[in-house]
Amino acid sequence: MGAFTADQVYLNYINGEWMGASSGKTVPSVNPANPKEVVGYVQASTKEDLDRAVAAAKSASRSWRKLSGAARGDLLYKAANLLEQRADEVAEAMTREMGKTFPEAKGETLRGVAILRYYAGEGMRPVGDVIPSSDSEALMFTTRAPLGVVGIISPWNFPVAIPIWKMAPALIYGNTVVLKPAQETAVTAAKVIECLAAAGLPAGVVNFVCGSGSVIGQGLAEHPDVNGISFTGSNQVGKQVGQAALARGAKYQLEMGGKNPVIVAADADLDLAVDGTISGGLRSTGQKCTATSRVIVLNEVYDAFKEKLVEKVANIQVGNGMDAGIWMGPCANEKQLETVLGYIQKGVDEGAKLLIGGSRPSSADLAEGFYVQPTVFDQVSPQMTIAREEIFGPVLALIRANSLEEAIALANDSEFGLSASVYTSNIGSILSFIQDMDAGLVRVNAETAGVELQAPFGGMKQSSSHSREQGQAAIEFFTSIKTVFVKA
Ligand SMILES: NC(=O)C1=CN([C@@H]2O[C@H](COP(=O)(O)OP(=O)(O)OC[C@H]3O[C@@H](n4cnc5c(N)ncnc54)[C@H](OP(=O)(O)O)[C@@H]3O)[C@@H](O)[C@H]2O)C=CC1
Ligand SMILES: O=C(O)CCC(=O)C(=O)O
Repeated sequence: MGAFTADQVYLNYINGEWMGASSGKTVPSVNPANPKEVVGYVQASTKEDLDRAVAAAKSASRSWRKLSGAARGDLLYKAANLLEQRADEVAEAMTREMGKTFPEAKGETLRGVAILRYYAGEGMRPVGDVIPSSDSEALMFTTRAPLGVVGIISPWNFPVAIPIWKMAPALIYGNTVVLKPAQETAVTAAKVIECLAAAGLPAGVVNFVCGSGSVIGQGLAEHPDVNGISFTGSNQVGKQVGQAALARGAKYQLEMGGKNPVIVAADADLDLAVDGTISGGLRSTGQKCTATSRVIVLNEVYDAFKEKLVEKVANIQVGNGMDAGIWMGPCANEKQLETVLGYIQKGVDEGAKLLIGGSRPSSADLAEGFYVQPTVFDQVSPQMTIAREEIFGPVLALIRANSLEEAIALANDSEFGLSASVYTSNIGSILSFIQDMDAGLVRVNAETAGVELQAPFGGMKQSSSHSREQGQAAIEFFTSIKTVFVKA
């Protein structure tokens, strides 16, 4: 542990020990800003490694669930302090591994610290209700029981925050954990696990197994000793994970895609709306499930908004996220870059008008990295592919609306329902939007991205399995209610 060193080998963490995969193989994790740079080597684990981790978690579960919430919380506070001390190093690993800028990576790491502290405190908060019994001499109340072993499958776009917002509540409510991070960002995830290990969590309480999604991810979903699965990633894989868990009666929670709209009303503060659209749509190179993707603008302000938007997008500095002054880094990997370029081509082919961007940057310095220019399309119709499918890249689609009602109808015309925002100063418009928008997160005069750790997070429609993560809502997934009836 200690300073960040490239080319280091990162091990699995199973039953309190750092160990190599039984395959003896590792895979390189490379820098999307410069794919020739290896950030570290991570384990190519097998089913045997996974079985060992699940067995360790199962065995540790018996004593971990019996610890007091306060004792479990103490360990999470320690882990938070360790992560805070290593924030620069962890953020640098994140920037090098998946490309988001260093300030964003540092912000995410500190968000991870805050999440650990929030759930550490949760160990001391009340649980359950006293319910009047029909028997006046009895005491009836509810308490909560942990699920047991929880499998966590996390994506590459928030390599610190997402594993932590799943692990911290799992642990505080008395579960043990097996984490399978995205291979893409497993070095960063290993550093988070180092902090949990150094905090003194008992052996087996947290286990970390790197490997491919089809072997380790699917293996977790199908494992008979894994009682709950929490997943964030694509809809396609999420549904497979959910089906595998359902088939064997395990609990599951899926957070998946979005096609998040922002509505710019005629009375919007246009500068605020432009800034929110850019920040929500293009930060992290558009690789957030909450990223703004469809920009629905009322006729009256369409041209003025478009002009301001394009002017600001033109000034975005694209480059290596470790360099000062860079606002947008590369796509996280080559496949993602190809996907984004493919959607841009589809947009052009289907008749949308490219206003700015649309290709890889021309600068020779950026030729090797997985860069794409921030892109804005005009004249997008609601049936075009770029208005319907999740792109997960820095692409904004401008759509015209004649009224707020039409704008909300267009915003709802999607299979997804994760996040949505409106820019307006009219209270009636605000109330209509809050009431009529089908999304798990509705935001007024604020960008679509940027969830708060103390509030429930999750989507409607195809965006999630209808459960919620984070805040107090996490207890619903990570525990079962036990109703207790006591008579002397
Ligand atoms: N909602 C969100 O926040 C995210 C959405 N996405 C969406 O998904 C698209 C593709 O990204 P991608 O990285 O391929 O997303 P995936 O859904 O493939 O990856 C998410 C996680 O699932 C794992 N996984 C992959 N296959 C399986 C499987 N068969 N069973 C269990 N787990 C599995 C991955 O492992 P590994 O990567 O190691 O193979 C990773 O840990 C993006 O373009 C974007 O649209 C992607 C990431 C996050
Ligand atoms: O907007 C955020 O802060 C969270 C986004 C998120 O959860 C995701 O992209 O997976």
